[in-house]
Amino acid sequence: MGGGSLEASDKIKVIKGIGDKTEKVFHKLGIETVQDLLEHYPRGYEEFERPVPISSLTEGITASIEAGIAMTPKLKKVRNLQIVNVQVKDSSASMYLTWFNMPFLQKSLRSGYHYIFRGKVVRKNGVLVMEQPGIYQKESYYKLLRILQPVYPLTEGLTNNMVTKAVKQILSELSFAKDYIPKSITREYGLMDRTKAIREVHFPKDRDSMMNARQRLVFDEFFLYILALRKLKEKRTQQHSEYRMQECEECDQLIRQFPYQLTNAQLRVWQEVKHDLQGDFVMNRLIQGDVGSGKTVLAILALLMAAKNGYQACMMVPTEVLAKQHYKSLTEMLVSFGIRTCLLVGSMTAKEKRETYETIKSHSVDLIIGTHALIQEKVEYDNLALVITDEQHRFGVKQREALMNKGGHPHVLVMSATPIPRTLAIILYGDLDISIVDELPAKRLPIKNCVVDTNYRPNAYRFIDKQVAEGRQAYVICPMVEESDEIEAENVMEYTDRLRETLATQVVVEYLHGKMKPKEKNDVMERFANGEIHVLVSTTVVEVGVNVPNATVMMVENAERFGLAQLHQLRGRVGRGEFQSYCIFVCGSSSRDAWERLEILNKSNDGFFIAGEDLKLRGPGDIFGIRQSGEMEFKLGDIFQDASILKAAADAVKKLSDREVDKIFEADPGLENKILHKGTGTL
Ligand SMILES: Nc1ncnc2c1ncn2[C@@H]1O[C@H](COP(=O)(O)OP(=O)(O)OP(=O)(O)O)[C@@H](O)[C@H]1O
Repeated sequence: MGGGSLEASDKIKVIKGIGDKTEKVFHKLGIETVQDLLEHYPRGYEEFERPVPISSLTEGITASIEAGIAMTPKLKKVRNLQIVNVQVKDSSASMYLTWFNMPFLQKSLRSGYHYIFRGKVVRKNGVLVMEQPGIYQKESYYKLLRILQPVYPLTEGLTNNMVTKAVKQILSELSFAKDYIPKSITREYGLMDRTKAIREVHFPKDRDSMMNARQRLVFDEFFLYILALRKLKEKRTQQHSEYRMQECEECDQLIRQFPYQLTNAQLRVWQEVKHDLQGDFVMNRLIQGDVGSGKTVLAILALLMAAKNGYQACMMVPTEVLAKQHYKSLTEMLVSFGIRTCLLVGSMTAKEKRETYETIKSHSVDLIIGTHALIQEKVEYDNLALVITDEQHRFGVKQREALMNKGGHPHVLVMSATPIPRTLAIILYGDLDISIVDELPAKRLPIKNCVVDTNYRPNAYRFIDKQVAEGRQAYVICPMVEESDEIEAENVMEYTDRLRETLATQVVVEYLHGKMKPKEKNDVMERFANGEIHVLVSTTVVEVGVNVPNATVMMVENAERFGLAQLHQLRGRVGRGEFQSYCIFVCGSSSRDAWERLEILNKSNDGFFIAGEDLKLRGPGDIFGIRQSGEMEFKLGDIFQDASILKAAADAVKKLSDREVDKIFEADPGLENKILHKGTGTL
């Protein structure tokens, strides 16, 4: 590729400008080697525009200004945050610029000097400021005009410039890039050369070239994934079941005891699961169903059946909050059947864990609910017959495999709320049988939605007050902040303070964010579930699976920054009980596209419909639209938008002979492990 002094497997420390400290920051993003950095693809591109007068700036836009520093910058500390503020001026007006956690700027930005600043214009305390702008010398900025600039995913302590520089060096000095795909396939599918594609995706010549490069790399990603899936499938073709179960009277009893009638879809899927558990072969089944369609009930029935047959069974969920929630409801529901349950999560003390391991090993419990703590080496199960993974996308394939290996060949049930069309699901889930819960409980009132601008906030708050007075509860979701968890946490806390001042005095408002300790999170969530907290201000940590049927309002700030699938998941947190529920999407942007996108949610509560419409709206040109969060995270590929590439890759894999597949893995012995370990998909 270039001079050849770098190897793909080199640690990133060999790159100029990356010392111990920066290396650690890269590690936070999972980047350890030159190869990892090369695969740290831009999340989008920016085209720099000519600077505009400060007086022409409006809220929400990203723009550049050419301005002089009007005073010595000020540095202040707010909680954990170091904030640099400076006033700048051009001939039209003056404004403030703000940087977070870059204290050194206080010294380097000297009064009287001129720069070009480029960043997002936001409104803070009623005035327009630019947050976290890039700083450029005039000459170098003008050189960048109209060239597509990569925008990389970042983390605290890492700037776009640092990543850009490092990637540039790699591209000029790396000796080779591996091409896993046989020539016959690249030719047949018209794929760009891989080395060129990597170069172009980072620093594209133009838009067309970037699109072709991206297409090639997405193809690779899907291709390798499906290939690894094929290998895995070979390893566990139709296993004979070691855990054939008997009919279970208690399951019918439980169904009769539910305070509601199961829907026909639930009954049908339960029959399918039951049939598997009683059959000759090991179950490998995916249950797919929209948010709130009642999948958990099916999991509970399967767990009960396993326990009543004398086996152990476990359920692994992505967060401790969720584990606690399931543990509590399962215990309540099943105790009268003599079922013993226990919880196993990372935040338990060493002593508690030891005791729990002992109870599991001695089969003093039947059902174990937990997070990835369930697959720690020290856990020994006794006759583990069933493994349920809920919202499985947060786990890598490797972790799930580890859990399966703890029983002989336990039955596996995977739960998913992502509305993937059947044709794609068959490709992506490889050898899983698929059951679909395609019906919502009958008595549910459809959620009432509205998309509003920020001026609507006072009305929304009054509405929340009213709902709380009627005994209901509400969620308010603050926008995500990609660059820093700290700023995100800060936003949540600030918002909470404001709400406490605005809402009626008796309304209890609490917050939840990713930086809190698991115990604190659990505590807040428990108090919310018990109704002690009325309004929960949160980041998207509540997105997955949380079930508080008394909550009837979901208000999402800066809804335009989320993917539609994610908004649909968030909305799924309300409308889970008998009460009329409401979703308020607050759009902080005046762009027509943003409103149109949110209108889709306004129109429909159906996950499949939303995924389809979102796709139509984004269109093929919009290659780095807001990523669908959640299931099936690939580095570049988006299973919805790149569905045709996915199908092509599946088609290509099908054409390979076993020998050809083996050859690809033999050429790079770590490859299979790497694909599975990264867990970019699921099995
Ligand atoms: N047939 C039914 N009729 C009425 N309510 C039901 C029915 N099945 C489940 N529920 C209730 O609906 C709510 C949502 O069910 P559940 O938690 O099983 O959904 P889910 O499909 O797992 O949702 P998510 O994907 O959002 O986690 C729960 O409060 C549950 O008790």
